[in-house]
Amino acid sequence: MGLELLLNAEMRRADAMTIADGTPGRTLMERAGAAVTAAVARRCAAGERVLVLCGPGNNGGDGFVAARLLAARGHQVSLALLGDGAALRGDAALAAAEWTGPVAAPGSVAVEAAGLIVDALFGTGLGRDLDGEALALVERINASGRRVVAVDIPSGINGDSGAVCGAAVRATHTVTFARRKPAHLLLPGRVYCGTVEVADIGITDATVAACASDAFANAPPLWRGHIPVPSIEGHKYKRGHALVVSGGPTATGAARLAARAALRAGAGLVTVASPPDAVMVNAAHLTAIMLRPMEGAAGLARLLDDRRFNVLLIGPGAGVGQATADLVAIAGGRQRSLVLDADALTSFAGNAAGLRQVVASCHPAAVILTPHGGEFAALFKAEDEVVRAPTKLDQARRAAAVTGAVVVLKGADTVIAAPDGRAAINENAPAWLGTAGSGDVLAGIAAGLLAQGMNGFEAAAAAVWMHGEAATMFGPGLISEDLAEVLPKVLSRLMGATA
Ligand SMILES: NC(=O)C1=CN([C@@H]2O[C@H](COP(=O)(O)OP(=O)(O)OC[C@H]3O[C@@H](n4cnc5c(N)ncnc54)[C@H](O)[C@@H]3O)[C@@H](O)[C@H]2O)[C@@H](O)CC1
Ligand SMILES: Nc1ncnc2c1ncn2[C@@H]1O[C@H](COP(=O)(O)OP(=O)(O)O)[C@@H](O)[C@H]1O
Ligand SMILES: [K+]
Repeated sequence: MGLELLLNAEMRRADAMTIADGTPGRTLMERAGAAVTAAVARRCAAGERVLVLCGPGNNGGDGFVAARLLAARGHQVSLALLGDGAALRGDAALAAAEWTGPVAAPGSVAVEAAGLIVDALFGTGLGRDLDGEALALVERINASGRRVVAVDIPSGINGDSGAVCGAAVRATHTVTFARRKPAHLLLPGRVYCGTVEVADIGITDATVAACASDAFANAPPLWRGHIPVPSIEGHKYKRGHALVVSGGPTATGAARLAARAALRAGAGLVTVASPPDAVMVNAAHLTAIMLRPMEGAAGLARLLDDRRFNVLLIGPGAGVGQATADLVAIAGGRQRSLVLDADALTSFAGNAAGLRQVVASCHPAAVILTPHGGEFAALFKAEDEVVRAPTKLDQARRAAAVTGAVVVLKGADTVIAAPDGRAAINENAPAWLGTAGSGDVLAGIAAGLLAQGMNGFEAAAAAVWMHGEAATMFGPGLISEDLAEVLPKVLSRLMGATA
C-alpha cells in the first residue's frame, strides 16, 4: 500500500471515481465490511459476542455488512443503530436491508456485555462535534473497557486533523480503506486508533494518485533514493562542509550536539563557529569537529568568504534577539543552504516576512526551518492564515508557502512541508525522544544531509525519520548525546536497502 494519505474530501472523490469507473458503491461497502469482519474474526473466537454500533451514514453501512458476515461466521452479533432506520439512504439503506437480525436502540444495549465492539458510528463524514445520544454512547464505549475495532476512523475523530470532536472512541484496532487518512498519524487521532490496518477495497493506485494531494506518511521510500552514498572516488570536500554557530560560553552544548550529528549524518567536515569568549569551552570538547572564532555578523560574513562552507546551521544556544537575527540575515545573503532552529526562529517572532526575505536571498540553496509548536506559534503570530489553519498539516504547508522554506513542525507527529505543497507526517518517533537537546541533534542531521547535496524536502524528511529511528533503536533512557552515536546503524540499514 502506498504512502499517500487521503483527506476526507479526497477519499470521497476516490470513492466516487471508483464508482464512476464501474464498481458499485454497494460493492465497495461489501468489501469494507468484509475487511472489518476479517479483523474482528482474527480477534474473537467463533461464538464470542460482538456488538456492532452503526451510525446514520455509510460508516454505519459498513457496520451492517460486518454484522451480517460475522453472524454468518457463527458469532453472536447484536446491533444497535444511532438514529432512525427509515432515515438511512443509498448503500447504507441497502446494507441495512440485508441485516435480518434485530436492530436495537443504543440506549437499550449493554455495551459491557460484548466481547468486542465494532465502532461504525462515524467515519469520514463526521460533520460536527458529538453531542446528545452519540456523545453518551461514545462515553459508554470508552468506559466499558471492551476491545473496539473501529471502522475507517474512531468515531469522533476528524479524519483530516486528528482532532477529537467533543469525544471519540478509543479503539484497539482500526480498519481503514485504500490509504490512511491524516488522522491515523496526527495526534491525538493516532492514539485513539490503536493499531491501524489498510484494507484494499478496489480503489486503484491510479485513482489514489488522481485524488491525493501530495501528503504522505514519512518513510524511506519517499527519499531513500536521495540519501548520499559516499563514493570510493570521492573525498571529504565532496561531502560538504557544515558550519554550526555556537552560543556564548554558557550555551555551547547545543551547537556541539548539532555539529556531531551533522558529522555522523555524513557531512565531510563540520566546523563550529564560536564567539571568541566561548572558544576555549568549545575547544575542550571538540575532536573531529573543527573550531573557528567568529565575532558577530561581520565575523560570520568573513568566515563565509570560504565557499567550501556550503551549509550553515544557526539557532541552538544562539540566544534570542537582534544579534542572532543579524547572523541569520548575513547568512541569507550568501546563498548557502541554511538550517534555522530554536533561537534563530524566535529572533524572528512575529516577523515571518523578514524570514521570507532571508529565504529568498538564499535561493536556489535550500532553507529548512525546524520549529517546535511554541517556536512556530511565535514565528507566525502575525500570519493569520498559518496559525488559524485547521490542521497541523495545513499549518506546516501554509508556513512553507509563506516563508518559501521547508518547514519541519516538530512533535510526536512532526510534519515536514515544502513550499511546493509536498508534505509528510512522521510516525516513528518514540516518546523518549522528547529529551533536552534532541531538537539540536535533528537540526544537525538535516544540516549534514544538506551538506552532501540533498534537496531541502528530502533532507528534512530523511532527517526526521533517521532521528526517530535512532531513538527507537537506542531505546528508553536515551539522552541527546546518544542519538548521533546510533546514526551509523541507521545509515547502514538505509544504504543496505539501496544496494
Ligand atoms: N461509497 C462510499 O462512499 C464508501 C464509503 N465507505 C464508508 O463510508 C464512510 C463515509 O460515509 P458518509 O459520508 O456517509 O459519512 P459517515 O457515515 O461518516 O457520517 C455521516 C452521517 O453522520 C451524520 N453526522 C455527522 N456528524 C455527526 C455528529 N457529530 N452527530 C450526529 N450525526 C452526525 C451525518 O448527518 C450523516 O448522516 C467512510 O468512513 C467509510 O466507512 C465505505 O463503505 C467504502 C465505500
Ligand atoms: N512525545 C514525543 N514523542 C516523540 N517525539 C517527541 C516527543 N516530544 C518531542 N519529540 C521530538 O523531540 C525533538 C525535540 O525538539 P525540541 O523541542 O526543539 O527540543 P530541544 O530544544 O530540547 O532540542 C523534536 O524532534 C520532537 O519532534
Ligand atoms: K468509525
